[in-house]
Amino acid sequence: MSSGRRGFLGGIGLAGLAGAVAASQRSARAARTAPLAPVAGGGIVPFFGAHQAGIATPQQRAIYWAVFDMVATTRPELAKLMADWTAAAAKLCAGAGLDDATPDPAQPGRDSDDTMGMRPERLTLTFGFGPTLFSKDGADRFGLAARRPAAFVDLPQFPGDQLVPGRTGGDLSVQACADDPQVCFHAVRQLARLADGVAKLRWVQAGFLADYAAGQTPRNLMGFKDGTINVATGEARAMDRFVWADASQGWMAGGSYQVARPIRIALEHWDRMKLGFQEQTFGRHKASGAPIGCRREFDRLDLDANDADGNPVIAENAHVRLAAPETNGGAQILRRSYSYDNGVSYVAERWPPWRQGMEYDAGLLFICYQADPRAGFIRLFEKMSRFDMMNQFTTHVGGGLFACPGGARPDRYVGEALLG
Ligand SMILES: C=CC1=C(C)c2cc3[nH]c(cc4nc(cc5[nH]c(cc1n2)c(C)c5CCC(=O)O)C(CCC(=O)O)=C4C)c(C)c3C=C
Ligand SMILES: [Fe+2]
Repeated sequence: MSSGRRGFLGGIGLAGLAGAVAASQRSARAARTAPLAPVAGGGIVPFFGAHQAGIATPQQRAIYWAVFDMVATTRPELAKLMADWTAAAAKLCAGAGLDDATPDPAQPGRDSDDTMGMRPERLTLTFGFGPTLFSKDGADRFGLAARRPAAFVDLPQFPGDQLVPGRTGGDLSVQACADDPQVCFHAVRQLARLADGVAKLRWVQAGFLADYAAGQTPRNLMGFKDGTINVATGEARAMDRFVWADASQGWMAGGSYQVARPIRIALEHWDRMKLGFQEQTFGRHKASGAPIGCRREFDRLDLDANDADGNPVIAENAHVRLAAPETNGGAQILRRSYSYDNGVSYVAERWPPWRQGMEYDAGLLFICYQADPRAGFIRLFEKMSRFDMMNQFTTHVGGGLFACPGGARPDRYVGEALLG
């Protein structure tokens, strides 16, 4: 796949820069990310490598997201945990259990065995470090404060945020993704067992992705195709520019910053909206996924198009307009989100007819990766949180920013460049 950015900055003056950025971005964006891989028949995604798996990996069907808080207080204990987790993760992703070949019947197993005989289902385990690992309440808990990269800022409070402490922040993130939900859950469960006495679970979220034929974009719970335009994971230049931290970031080189936000969607409210309004909200047609006024999903998103009355075809506050690189100085993020369903909970609506009762506690576990959150999620969401039409239906109820270091070699552990 060719890079749409080829020739970018080549022979253009400053005057042409803005236009060239827009044109370049439009064409780079045509090169969409790799489609969902076909159901892989239990395939193995290599755990070791230059980058952690689970970022550029074509999205699997299920996620079990977990955030841990450190209980132990010393750096060697933290380093040992990461070494133990790395060794376990390599086994789990290869489809092996954690039990010895000849387990001792007089002892509890090292593995809960609930995936015994199953295939690895493209399991990936991606580890991240939270800001509180570097300093918490003014304390440099693990002697890491001086090693916190400049890019690893605290996420600001955004308008509309209703972050629940029990679903926010944390010291260590684990993103477990696989084509089978039990494989994801099993992996996190084993990591939690290994962490006993050293780190404890703070919050978790299970999620799922619709199972579409290869090449098709899955739909989110609002019924829209989600993931049409994304950073092209197969393009090294695009990934280096937007997703991977570079050498200037020291121990984070080859890593990526992970933003995770559980976003509750008022599905009952959304379902009462007319189709035309839903489409205006996103700026795309529901059935085809095409930009408004176009017929095909991958038709170019023309943000300059006006209708016969001179009004923009894609509304000023449509989601895709506010999220597009053209309106964000070229910013792009790699989205890797999953729908979630936590059952129902009691809600007193803030909108007519002020219904009170049980509503779905469901939505999107929004996850994205970027080389620098200041130029990625924060840049985009500062504007979107104020103006996006979609905000009428969505509430960010938790989340965090985590620094995922680069991948490990087989003789190293994830994060060793920081902790070793
Ligand atoms: C700050 C970043 C973003 C948040 C938060 C977010 C939430 C969110 N998005 C959808 C549904 C769709 N998003 C789509 C496109 C899209 N969204 C973002 C960013 C955030 N979304 C970006 C960068 C883009 C791509 C824009 C572009 O380059 O054109 C779409 C359209 C289809 C697609 O391109 O994927 C949908 C649909 C939901 C439901 C949601 C929170 C609940
Ligand atoms: Fe979006």
